Amino acid sequence: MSVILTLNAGSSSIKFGVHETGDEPPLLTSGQVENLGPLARLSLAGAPVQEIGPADHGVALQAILRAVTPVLEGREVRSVGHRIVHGGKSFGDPVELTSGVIDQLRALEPLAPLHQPHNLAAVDAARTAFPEALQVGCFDTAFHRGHPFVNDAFALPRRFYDQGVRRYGFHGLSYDYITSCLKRDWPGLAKGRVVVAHLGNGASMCAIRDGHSVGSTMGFSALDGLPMGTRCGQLDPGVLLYLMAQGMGAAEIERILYHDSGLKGLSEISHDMRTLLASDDPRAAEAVEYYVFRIRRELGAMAAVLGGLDGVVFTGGIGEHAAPIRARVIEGMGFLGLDLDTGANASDATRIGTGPVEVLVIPTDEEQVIARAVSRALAG
Ligand SMILES: Nc1ncnc2c1ncn2[C@@H]1O[C@H](COP(=O)(O)OP(=O)(O)O)[C@@H](O)[C@H]1O
Ligand SMILES: CC(=O)OP(=O)(O)O
Ligand SMILES: [Mg+2]
Repeated sequence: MSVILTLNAGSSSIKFGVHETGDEPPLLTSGQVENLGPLARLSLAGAPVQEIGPADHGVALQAILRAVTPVLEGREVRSVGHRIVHGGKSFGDPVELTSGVIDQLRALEPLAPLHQPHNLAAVDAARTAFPEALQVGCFDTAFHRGHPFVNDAFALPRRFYDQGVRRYGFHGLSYDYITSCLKRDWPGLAKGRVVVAHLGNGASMCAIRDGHSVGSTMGFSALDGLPMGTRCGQLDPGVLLYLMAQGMGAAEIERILYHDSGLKGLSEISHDMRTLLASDDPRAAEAVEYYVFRIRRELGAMAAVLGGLDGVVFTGGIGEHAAPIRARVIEGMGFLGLDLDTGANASDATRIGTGPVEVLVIPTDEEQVIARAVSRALAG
C-alpha cells in the first residue's frame, strides 16, 4: 500500500500527517515539531512528547522524516502534499511542484519571508527523500481568490494592482477545513454569515458567506491585520516612511515587523500566549489586551461587511486552547447576538455560545485539506 505524506511548515511549527488515499483520506499518524527555536518539541500521535533541543525548520524536517520512517512499515510514500503559503497572482488550485513551478514560487519568498522559504525547503527535502513521489503544493491564498475587488485591492495607483500588489489573504487551508466541517456538521450555518478567527502563532480572521471568503484581515503579506506572536499586524504605512527616514534599510525593517513585533514586541517577554497569560507583568497584560482589542475591532468590521452574523468560529493554537482569550473576545458582544456559555468555554466543548449567534471552537486540520487535494491529484 502507498501513502500520502503532508507537510505544513508554519512560522513556529512544522505539522505533518501520513494518510491513505480517498475522498476523505484516512489519517494513519500525525504530529508536529512545535516551538521552533532553542527548545523545540517533537510530538507524534500516541507517543510521549520529545524535547529535541535547538531546531530550525531544516532540523525539524529531518527529525520528522526520521520519526515517520518506522510508522510507514515499508509502505511507499507515493506523494507528498505541501502547504505553500503564497501563491501570488498565478497560483490558486493545487499544483504539481515541478522545477519550473518551484522557481516561480521562490520569486514570492520576499512576500512571505517567515513561510515561503521554509515551505520550499520542505519541498526540496521531500524531493530528495522521496524522488519518485508526486509533490503537490496547496496554497494558503487559494481560499480567498474570487473575494470582492474592494477586499482584493489597495487604494494605490491601478498599475500596482496589475503588478500583483493585492490583498491575497492567508490561512486559506485552515478556512477551507473549517468550511468543510460546517458543511458536514452545521449545514444551515455553512450557508450563512460566519467569521472564523484563526489564532495561531500567525493570526487572521475571515468573513465567510455561503462558504466563500468575502473579507480577510491579512493582505499582501502575512503581516497585516491582527497582531501575532512576533508580527505587528495592521500598521500605518507612515510608520514605515518614518523608519526609512531614520536610515533603516529593508532588511532591518523586515526583522522588526516579522520577528520583533506583535505579542513579543509589546510584552518584551514572549511571543507565546501561554507565557503571557501566566505572567503577572503589566506589559504581558497590555500585550494581551491589545491582541483582544484588535480581534474585537475586526469582528465588528466583519459583522458589518457580512450584514450581520450567524456564527463565529475559533481555531488555531490560541483559538482552540486559550479559553480566557475567547471569553474576552465575546464579552460584551451581546449587541451582535453573541453570548458566552462560560462553563462550555472552559471545557472542551465545540459549542460555547448561548446567544442567537453560534460560537464554536473547531480544531483546524490544514493537513487534511492538503491530503484531500493530493488524493484528488492522484485520482485525476
Ligand atoms: N493552552 C494554550 N493557551 C494559550 N495559547 C496556546 C495554548 N496552546 C497553544 N497556544 C498558542 O498557540 C500558538 C501556536 O499555534 P499554531 O496554530 O499551532 O501555530 P502555527 O502558526 O505555527 O501553526 C503558540 O504560539 C501558543 O502561543
Ligand atoms: C500565514 C501564517 O501566518 O501562517 P502561520 O500561522 O502558520 O504562521
Ligand atoms: Mg499554522
